[in-house]
Amino acid sequence: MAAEAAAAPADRRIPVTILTGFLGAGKTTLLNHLLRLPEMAGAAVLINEFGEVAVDHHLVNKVDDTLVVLDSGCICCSVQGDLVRALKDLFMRALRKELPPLSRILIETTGLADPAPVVSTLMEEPFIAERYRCDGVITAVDATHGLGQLGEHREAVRQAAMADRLLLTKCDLAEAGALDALAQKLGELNPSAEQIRVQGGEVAAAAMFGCGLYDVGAKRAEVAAWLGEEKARVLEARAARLKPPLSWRKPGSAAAPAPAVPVARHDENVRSYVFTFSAPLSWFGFSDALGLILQVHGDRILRVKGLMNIAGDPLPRVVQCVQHVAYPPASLPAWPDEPPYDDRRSRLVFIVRDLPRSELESIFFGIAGIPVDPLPA
Ligand SMILES: Nc1nc2c(ncn2[C@@H]2O[C@H](COP(=O)(O)OP(=O)(O)OP(=O)(O)O)[C@@H](O)[C@H]2O)c(=O)[nH]1
Repeated sequence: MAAEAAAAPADRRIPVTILTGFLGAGKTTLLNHLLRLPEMAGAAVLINEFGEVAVDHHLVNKVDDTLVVLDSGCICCSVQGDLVRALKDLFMRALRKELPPLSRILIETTGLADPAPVVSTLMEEPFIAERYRCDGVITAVDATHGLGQLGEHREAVRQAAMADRLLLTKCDLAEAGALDALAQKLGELNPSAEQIRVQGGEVAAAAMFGCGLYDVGAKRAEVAAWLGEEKARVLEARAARLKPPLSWRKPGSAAAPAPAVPVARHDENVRSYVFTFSAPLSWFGFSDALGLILQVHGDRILRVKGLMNIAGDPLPRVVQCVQHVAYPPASLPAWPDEPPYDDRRSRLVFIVRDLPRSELESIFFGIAGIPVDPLPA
């Protein structure tokens, strides 16, 4: 038999890379670097964020129909709706030639996402599994905050344990000892994942792509258990979809199954607040207030990001913080012309744990005298 006839047929399904990692670990920074690489030509990018107002897609250097924002909540909770719909839609649009052929898909999850339902959906949902294949879970771990996050957040542990590759980000900011301690912890959680040290998001395409089919056997036993639970949920959701409505059923036939109980995937003490400011802000007044907030409440702040309208500056200023650290601000080239940002009001998203909104308000307004817009009724 000719060698080519004996070879396994090539897998023509579209590869999907899941880029995950805890809040602020540097996923968008990695994505922006990747978007400059030739290997990303023809790729669609799906972005998902935790918080009521999406910021990330304005920070990504890609503006076309193949950048999709998944905005029905955290991807691991809405996977059966949002993700499945988006992947079907992309496939059908490419088939109708409304989009160029899809070379690959890259999904940036929220920082609180559990990758298990995403992997499981790619492997078990028939329409998706026939057309797409999981080409790897790549987990960004912040070299400066990662060790603490792994100690405190089960989402961070799952993200690390499920990874095919671990990208240790922000290596420019971390001390050698801290990096080694993090590498050791990650080695215990996930001995088979290659660890790659990164700074400024500069990662080679080879580090991101070509992981091959998801290999549960190479991971710790819990990973198989998590995927098993998710598979059961995918099957249950599919059965519920296929079950005829009550009005179609014969009298006396079995009752419809109870609707699936939503899975509590997130720490219920983690909250997201959006602060909106109508008046342009003094940069010094605002950054002093934010600095005080980080100093006083940094241990309960997981992430802050926003686009700010600064008095005298025509461009939106991007503010980014992780726990008590504020990163250097940057500016976008223009205000987005789509809602909600087309009103050019400043919006700042906080993701916090065990921190009431009133504590933040009392610093912005009570101490710094910065008027915060009232919450919509
Ligand atoms: N110095 C330094 N800063 C970095 C590096 N990677 C990311 N940052 C900064 O860290 C902050 C958060 O980075 P993002 O890329 O937005 O993180 P993310 O994981 O996408 O954040 P979420 O989507 O909110 O979870 C930004 O201000 C980045 O500029 C790095 O390697 N070095």
